[in-house]
Amino acid sequence: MSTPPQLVVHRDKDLMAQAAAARLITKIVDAQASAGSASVVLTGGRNGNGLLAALRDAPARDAVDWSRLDLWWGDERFLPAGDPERNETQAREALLDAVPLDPKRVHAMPTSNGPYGDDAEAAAAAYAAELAAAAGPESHAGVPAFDVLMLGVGPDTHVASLFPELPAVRETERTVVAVHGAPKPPPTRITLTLPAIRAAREVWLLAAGEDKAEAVAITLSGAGEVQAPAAGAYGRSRTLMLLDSTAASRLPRDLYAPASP
Ligand SMILES: O=C(O)[C@H](O)[C@@H](O)[C@H](O)[C@H](O)COP(=O)(O)O
Repeated sequence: MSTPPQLVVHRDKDLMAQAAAARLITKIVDAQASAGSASVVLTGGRNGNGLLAALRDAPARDAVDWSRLDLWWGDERFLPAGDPERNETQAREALLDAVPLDPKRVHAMPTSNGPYGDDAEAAAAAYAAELAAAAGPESHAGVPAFDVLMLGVGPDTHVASLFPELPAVRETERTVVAVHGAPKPPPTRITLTLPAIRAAREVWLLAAGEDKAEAVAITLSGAGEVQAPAAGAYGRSRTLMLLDSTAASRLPRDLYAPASP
């Protein structure tokens, strides 16, 4: 059974992104100090990319040893390499191209014009195999023991490309699946499943903006994971909801103490 998420509410989306970036720097530095490397799962979308851009501009950015960081993705829009709508493209623009990562440790999800062509199922299976090959003794569910897995929360409570009531959110065995007919364009995607997400040590849910207030309230209301996938996204040791005040505006005020006035 999951422990309830810890809520951290910041004044606005920019401060939330900056505070989350500082939190991520500390998390990575601590993991590298204790285990020699760190493993982080990125998310797409405005909040996910906003955090990466804040990390790029953070004064403490280079406290991270970028050469000892493994980056994975929680989901990807199944598009050709370099397509501006790919989460990978946007992450490279926001941060990745500005820091000295080891290219072998940047694990992008397959493109729709790569080795698997337009076969999203084959591409998903290949990413699952890559995750399994990287899993170690502390792993669960056939994926690496991610230190932090980040997820933007959609206005319909989707996370990654797990949309309410669609088949992918019901997956209990596979770690990566293809998604067709996604309500958020583009329709074809590749996504980690809830078993893979829940193998992470920490899951950080990111939500900022008025358009997320209802989704945040539903997620914390006890809704089921098929109806509200964000409710099924929790970490093995910690789950954080990193919000701005507008995204928290539908929550009872006694549920959290604002982190920044
Ligand atoms: O491929 C994607 O679109 C993202 O991975 C998706 O899960 C995103 O994180 C949410 O839709 C929130 O997006 P915003 O932060 O832009 O609202």
